[in-house]
Amino acid sequence: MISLRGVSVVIPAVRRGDADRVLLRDITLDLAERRIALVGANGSGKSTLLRLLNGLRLPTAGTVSVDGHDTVKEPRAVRSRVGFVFTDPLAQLLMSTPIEDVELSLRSRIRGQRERTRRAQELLDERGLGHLAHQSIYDLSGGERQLVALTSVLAVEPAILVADEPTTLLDLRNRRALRRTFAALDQQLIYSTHDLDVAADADRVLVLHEGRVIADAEPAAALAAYEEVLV
Ligand SMILES: Nc1ncnc2c1ncn2[C@@H]1O[C@H](COP(=O)(O)OP(=O)(O)OP(=O)(O)O)[C@@H](O)[C@H]1O
Repeated sequence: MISLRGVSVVIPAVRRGDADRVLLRDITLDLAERRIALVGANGSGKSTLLRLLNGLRLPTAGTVSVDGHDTVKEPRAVRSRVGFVFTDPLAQLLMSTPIEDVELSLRSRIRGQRERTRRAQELLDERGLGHLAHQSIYDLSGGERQLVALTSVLAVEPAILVADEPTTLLDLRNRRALRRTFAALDQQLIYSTHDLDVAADADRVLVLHEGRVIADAEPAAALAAYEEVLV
């Protein structure tokens, strides 16, 4: 389980006389449900909160732990448990083709090159991406890249998947496919979204507003609170 205790993220002022920038304020949460969604206006702190969960960002105050492993003191233990999918897949795809990228993910799990290639192709096939295996990453559509990035992250079977606005680049068909994939995942899933239907798929929805959690409930109640804040 991921636990946050009294977590704040503050960016010190660059110029003398300016105020420090508080991105998250004093957040305490235990994230135990299987599907947890984060919603909130642009700039409310969703990405900042998600990045804390696998140690991509460290808290200025308070602690974040994953199954008891502190993100500051034990970053490797944390990263091996928590996979992260970025909004922009180019931020995370390291190789020039999908098959190479998935193979890279599998490197620590499968030693033989031939077996690794076979498994990478199998994983891409399972997501309907097999025909794109050898195409340049730069010649894929944004949505295809997003799905390749997800395949690479899931290849190592992290216990928890964190996804920052995973449906943003997807068309209707791929969004439906992704929602089905998410529904069938064994992993715990924590994601941010601006799509209220996708948020409603969760067991629990957190509403962020100006760096605070202002509602934390099942989808209907949380989304009603969110609409109130937006109005
Ligand atoms: N390193 C940084 N220095 C200064 N400000 C930052 C830094 N990182 C993020 N911010 C600011 O913190 C606020 C929260 O950013 P964050 O990316 O967490 O928002 P978000 O809720 O994910 O927004 P969106 O829905 O637009 O993706 C924004 O106003 C952003 O400009």
